[in-house]
Amino acid sequence: MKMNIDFSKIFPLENAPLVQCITNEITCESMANALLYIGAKPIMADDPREFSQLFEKTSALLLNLGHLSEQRQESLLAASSYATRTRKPTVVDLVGYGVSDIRNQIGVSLVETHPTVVKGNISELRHFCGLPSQGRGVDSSMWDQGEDNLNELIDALQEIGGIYPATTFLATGQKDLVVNQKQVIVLNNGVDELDRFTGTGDIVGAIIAALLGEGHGSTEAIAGAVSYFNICGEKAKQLSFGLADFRQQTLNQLSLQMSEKWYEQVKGWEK
Ligand SMILES: Nc1ncnc2c1ncn2[C@@H]1O[C@H](COP(=O)(O)OP(=O)(O)OP(=O)(O)O)[C@@H](O)[C@H]1O
Ligand SMILES: Cc1ncsc1CCO
Ligand SMILES: [Mg+2]
Repeated sequence: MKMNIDFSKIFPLENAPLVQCITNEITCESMANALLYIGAKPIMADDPREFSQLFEKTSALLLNLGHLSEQRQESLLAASSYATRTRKPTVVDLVGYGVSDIRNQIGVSLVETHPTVVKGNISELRHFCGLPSQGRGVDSSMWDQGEDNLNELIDALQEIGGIYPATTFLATGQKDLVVNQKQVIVLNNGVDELDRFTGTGDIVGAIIAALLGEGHGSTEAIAGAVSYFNICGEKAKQLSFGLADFRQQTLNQLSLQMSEKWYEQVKGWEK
């Protein structure tokens, strides 16, 4: 079935949403710049002493589990409880879910606050659903992405969606799955190289938060962010030579594709 989303209305952003990111230092700078390139405003603030004042100003929150420490744990949990109290649109990125018990516990605590979006790559979300997963570290495995595995994950996410009716789940990979209680969407843009520079999933999480902050609903924000980012990757592949160049071109396209008819290249369907 055709997706009922008007992708042409997503860019340009009109409100320059301010997105608070509590994230990892590996990809933090790429994420902040990606937000600026799409017309949003980043603030990478993780000191809980600021939260009461900061939450009055922000449009959305991104919580990324990528690089844990005791201090980051405290920031993530404090921010998620502020988000509940202030009804802030929130994206939780379960980076590395399955690596360790402590990471899993923190991930579950964040999901239990019923954030707007919970995302991860397909292997991370298979772990989260209690399915066998071949993911290694923060990277997913193609072994988890066969047709049967994807259908198994969709079923598991729909079941978990019953416990978290306010949350939409996104599992990224060659195909991306968007699942909540009412809808299942499969997205099919992108190129293999997007799995070969670090932070692509992290950036997609931040763009989703920006689109939520702009006022889009969760499936629209997710499908818009994933499709736009992946179409930037498709264009980058045509223009680049080598992975470092591909990375630069993908980021560059974030500010450029919105002036083109990128939305005519969206591939995906509602199940
Ligand atoms: N093989 C692929 N073909 C097409 N698109 C892909 C492929 N791999 C990843 N992508 C796209 O790249 C983006 C990031 O997905 P990925 O699953 O690699 O995230 P991730 O593992 O969380 O990344 P990171 O942890 O490095 O931030 C998504 O938009 C996804 O659709
Ligand atoms: C490589 C890496 N390690 C922890 S977070 C991160 C960036 C991808 O999320
Ligand atoms: Mg990730």
